[in-house]
Order: sequence, then C-alpha cells, then structure tokens
Amino acid sequence: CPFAQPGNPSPHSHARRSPGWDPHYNNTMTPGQWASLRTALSQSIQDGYGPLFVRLAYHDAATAGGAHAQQLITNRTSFHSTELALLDRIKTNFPAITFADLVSFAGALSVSAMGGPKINWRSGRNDAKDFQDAPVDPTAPIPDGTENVDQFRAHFRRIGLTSDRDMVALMGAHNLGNCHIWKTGYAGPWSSTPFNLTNEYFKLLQTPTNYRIEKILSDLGPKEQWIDNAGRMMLPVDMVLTRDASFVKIIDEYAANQDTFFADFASAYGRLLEHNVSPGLSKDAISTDNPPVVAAAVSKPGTCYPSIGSPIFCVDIVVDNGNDVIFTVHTNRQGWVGLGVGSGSMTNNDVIVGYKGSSDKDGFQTSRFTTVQHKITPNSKSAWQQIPLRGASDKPSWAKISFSAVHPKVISSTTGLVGNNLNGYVTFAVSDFEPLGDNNVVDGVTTLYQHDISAILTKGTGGPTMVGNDTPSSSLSVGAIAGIAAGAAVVVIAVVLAIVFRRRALGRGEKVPTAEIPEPVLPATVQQPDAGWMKSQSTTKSEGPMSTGASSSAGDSAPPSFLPDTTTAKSEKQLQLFNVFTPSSVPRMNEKGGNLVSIGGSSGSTYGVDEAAENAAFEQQLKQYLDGNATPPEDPLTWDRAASAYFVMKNGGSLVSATRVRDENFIGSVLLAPSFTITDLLFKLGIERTGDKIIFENAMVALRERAGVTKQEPPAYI
Ligand code: HEM
Repeated sequence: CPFAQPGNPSPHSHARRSPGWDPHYNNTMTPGQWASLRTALSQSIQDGYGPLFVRLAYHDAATAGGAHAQQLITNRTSFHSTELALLDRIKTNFPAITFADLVSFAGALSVSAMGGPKINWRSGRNDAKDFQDAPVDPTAPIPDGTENVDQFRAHFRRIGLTSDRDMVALMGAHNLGNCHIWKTGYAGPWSSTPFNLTNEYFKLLQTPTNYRIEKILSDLGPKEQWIDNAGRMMLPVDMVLTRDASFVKIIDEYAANQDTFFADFASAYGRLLEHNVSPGLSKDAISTDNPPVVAAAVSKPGTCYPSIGSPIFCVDIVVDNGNDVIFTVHTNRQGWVGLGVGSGSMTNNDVIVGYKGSSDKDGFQTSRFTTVQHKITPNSKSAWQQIPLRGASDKPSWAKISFSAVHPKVISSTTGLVGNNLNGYVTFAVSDFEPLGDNNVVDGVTTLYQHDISAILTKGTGGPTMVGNDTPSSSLSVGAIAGIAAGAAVVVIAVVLAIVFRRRALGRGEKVPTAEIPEPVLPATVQQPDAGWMKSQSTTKSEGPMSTGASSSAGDSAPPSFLPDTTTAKSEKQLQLFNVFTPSSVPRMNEKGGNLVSIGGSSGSTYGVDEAAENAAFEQQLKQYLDGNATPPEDPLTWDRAASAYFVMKNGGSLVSATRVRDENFIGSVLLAPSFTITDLLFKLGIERTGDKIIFENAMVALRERAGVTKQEPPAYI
C-alpha cells in the first residue's frame, strides 16, 4: 500500500477509502496549460498571495500527504479560505489539474517567485473525495506555534522530515508573510521582507536577545509572542530553535550563507510536497520558473515608517484638489493616535497625544470604522486631533486615518511658505511612548522622519528621510522635533504624529493598571432605531470627501476633552458607524429608500450551503431596497444581531474570512454608497491587503456594476 508509511498516524484511513479512489492520477495538462497556469498563479502571487500559498501547500502536504487535504479543502471557513477560494476560481480554467496538484504547485511556484530557490516539482497528486478518502489522517493537528523542542521535532518527523537540517530550513519560510491576529492570535511579520525569501529570519534568530515578549489579547485568548524594536515578531516555536544546540548550529550556517539555506530549503520543501504522494507522480518536473516581480508588493507604499521592518505606520500624502494636503496614516497598531501640526515653534502643548483605553472587544468603542479628516485652518498655528484606533484586537489590524491640512500656500501667513517656493519639510514622529493616563501628555518620541514638502506638492508625495531614531523610551520631545526641524534651516511645518500603543495590547511585558483601560460601553440590549437621531444625522453637512462627521477643526483652541463614555459618546460612535454606510453627503440612491445600508442576507458560514439560493435571495432583497419597496435597517446597532453584514463590521476580523466576503450576498452592505471608495471600505472593514482584499474588491466591483453605481477609485493605499 503506498500510503502505509511509518509514522502515519492513521493507517486505517486507508481502509476507509471510498471505492472511487484512484491513486494513479494521469496528468493531462498540456505544456501550454502549465504555462497559463504559471501566469495565473504569478498574478496572484504578485497580489500578495505567495506566503499564503506556501503555507497552504505545507499544511496540505502535512495533513493529507499531498492528496488534497480535505480538512482544508472542504472546510472553506478555515483560515485558508482566502487562498482556497482563489484556487477554486483558478481551477475552473484548468480542469485537467487536480486540486491537490494545484495547491502544491502554487506553493512551489510562490517560493521561486518570491526570490527563493527553484523547487523541483512534479505533478500527480490525487484528489481525495472526503475525509475518509484522504490517505493520511486529515485531522492531523497543525502545529499552533507553542510547541517545545520535542513536539517540534515530532511534528516534522511525522511528516517524513527527520533531519534537523530539514526542520530548520523549512522554518525559514517564516521569512515570508505575516501572522494575523484574527487567525491565530499572533500578529506581525517575521522579517523585513515578507514577500521575499531571504535568510534574514536566521540572522534575526542569531540574536534572540533583541526580542522581548509581547502580550497580545484577542478573542483567541491571550498570546505571547516575541517582538524586536523594528516590530518584527517571532512565534514561541521560532524561538525554540534558538534553544537547541543542534538547531543553533544550523541557524548560524544559514545566516552566514543564503545559498546553503536555499539549497536545503528547496530539498526539504520539495520532499515535503511529495510527502505520502502515491507513485502516480509524473517523472518529469514541471517548471516553477516564471517568477513574477513581487518587489512592488513589498515596496508599497513608499512611505512606511520605519522604512524597513514591520511597518508601524504608513503615510500617504496627497494633494487633494489643490487645496488640501491629506495625510493618510495606515497603522497596524492599536491604541490612540495623536497628530499635531504647526509651525516651527511647536511646543509640547501643541501636540496632544491622548490615551483613553479603547475597547478591547468589538463594538462601538472601536474606531476601526472611523476615518477622521482633520482640517487645519489657514490661520492656525497648530491644531490637533486624536483618534481612537480600532481597539478590537481580533481583526486585521490596519487602520486608516486621514488628516488634511489646507494647502501650504494658504498656511503661508503663519509659516512663511510662499507660493511655489516651498522648500520646507514635513516632519513626522512615531512614538510608542505611553502618555500619562488620560492626561494627554506628550512625553517621548522615538523616531523622526522628514518629508520634503515641495515634493509633496509638486508630485503628490514625498519620500521620507529618517532624521532621527531613538530607543522606545526616548527622551526626544516634541520640542526636540521642532528643534531638529528648525536646525534644518528651512521653513518647517512640523507634523508630529505619535502612535501610542495601547499597553494592554502591546504589553511590553508590563502589567497595565486597570484604571487606564476603561472597559468598553457596549449596549446591553439591542437599541431600537432612533428616528429623531437618524433624521438629524442625515442632514449633517459633510466636511469633505473622507469626512465622517467626526472631524474637528481646531485652530489654536484648546483641545476638547476626550469623549466620555456617555450617551453622547455613544451617539457619536453611532454617528461614525452610521456614516460609514450612509454618509450624508451622498445623494440618495432613490427617492424612497435612501442609501442602501446593511443587508442582513445571510449569517454564519455561507460556504457549503446553497450559494445560488443565497445569492438569489440577496438579489431579491437588494432589488427591494433599490426600488424603494423595503427600507434597509437604519440603526447600525440593530445590525449587531441582525445581519451578516454586521459580522463584517462588528466581528470583522474573526469573521471576515474569504468565505464570507467572496459571496456577494454578504457584502451587500457595502454598497451602493458611492462616496465610499472601496479602498476606504477595506480599511473600515478591516480587510487586509492580501487575499481578502482582492476577493472583496472584486465582489464589490461586481456588485456595483450590477447596481449601476459608478465610482472612480483612487489608487490602492497598500
Ligand atoms: C512547527 C512548525 C510550524 C509552526 C508552529 C508554524 C506556525 C505558524 C503560525 C502560527 C503562523 C501564523 C498564521 C497566521 O496568523 O496567519 C504561520 C504562518 C506561516 N507559516 Fe508557519 N509554522 C510552522 C512551519 C511552517 C513551515 C514548515 C512552513 C513552510 C515551509 C511555514 C510557512 C508559513 C508561512 C509562509 C506563513 C505566513 C502565512 C501568511 O502570510 O499568511 N510554516 N506559521
């Protein structure tokens, strides 16, 4: 029996194979089809799927021996759902390939496409029909990252990789990709180049003392990972490698010589992908050449800070309609953001960084959905805005915040910037310092960056130059920023942006006094729509294209206090949420119905049920709304319990799996409100740049087409 291999934890599964099992798969793909498949996959890899494919192929091989892991394939709600859904789609164009081969080939191709070695790859994997049909126990556990040395070795031995070299080399795949807090409770990338395979992972493992424990809270429970100053992480299991003399020797070897790592990786990954594969494998290797250029995916956007390492935040600066300079910050951190804008004489008082515990849970306290546009008025010397970042730690953690300042031509009365003779700089500062409770105090800045403002104005963006760097508990103050800027002997607009990490989420190993983290105020019961409130919101004038009504313009005025957790605060949050879907500036879709908001089409997992029926039901409902024959649910609070759309919003991270977003019935919520760009929405809904984003984007475009809504999209932010 080809499957009765030593270490197979469930040899009896062979006996349960259904009669239709044909271990001898005849590949009927033509060379031309292989070439087209490479092109199709390359495109997806370029879009960021590479790490997902590498991991998927590993899990498939590790659980079902390359015979199509039914655990993964049939369970479309698994955390591999994004990439599986994509492969599903690709597969329809390549009926001659088995899904097992497709999964495996995608992994192999991704390795070389992302700068890694060529994998010697052969086709011939069979598709199992169901769990029983899979030759290896498909319920074999996938390691979760907390394994000790013995468990780690045992895992690899079980899948036929017995040497320490194999194991260490394979772990080098963690140079790629990210941990996703909503999938595993861990967060962040291991390396500075998550879309390029290099030996950086091993170099980093050579100095484990650069890492400190980071506590992360999410719905998946408290986790501990390791993090360095650049925001790169290591799982506990990665660190295990540094605690075994034999592993350490190999780490040193790979760190010193990338070629050695590549050779060993190619060998080990190649064998892994053939683990337990029947003798039906073709003799000829299929080329895994044709590597696409993925560098673009890595370098976008060019304004991420720090410029190497895990992006702590990325800033887009665009000149909008000639009047505003809009700073948009994408951050993968939670907490609060403070922004100060002023002339060269900024003082601590000009920059307010606030800290008021944001919700650790889903709910209206989270501002994931908040896009704040802050306008700096012509005569203001300084202004500020503080924004609660999305507190929910169970979602992909990118948030987007926009600030806008009036064009420096206008600001010139206070800054001295005149006309197009703009040779100033915009200075950014990133901080992970901790402000003092609710006191809104700036007490440290870690990293400074400058933007050449003339580049911003003439080209729409300026490349960042790092001008200062300090340790996390830096003594550099905002005053120091102004000093550095002034020292550059140029007229300066200092934009100080401080990101305050919520201590509870990014514990830095310290316990947080509970007093600093007020619990979220969540509605105890479903609130009924408040007709009066709705009415008043719908007449609110929007301040700008990205305004949610949550913005404030400040001038030199004293900063308002933080929103208390009162009814007012709650209604403010409601407003923010509401505006996500029905910005008041948007013309009504039709006379009766207003803008389409959330559609509570389906809830729970939609995959595996009758998709066609669900889609039909959705269409029906959509039509009703558009025709004005039904009114969409108005109060966002009611979406909580009612709608799957709400899942996206409320439980977004944990439930935004591709399974859900791929189905148009699910995303009806997103709409028909043309003022929202898809890009905006992706951030609001917590959808990351890789798989989910693409699927979601496509689905939204399709939906819009059907609804006849046209909207020009700005270039993608990330
Ligand atoms: C004991 C062994 C291993 C453990 C415990 C482990 C654990 C993990 C965990 C917890 C994640 C984060 C998933 C997420 O949050 O999205 C991850 C990601 C990843 N793993 Fe592993 N892993 C192991 C071995 C491997 C191997 C052998 C490979 C491939 C050769 C691999 C490739 C990857 C890749 C590419 C990612 C990033 C995926 C993405 O960007 O979504 N891992 N791994």
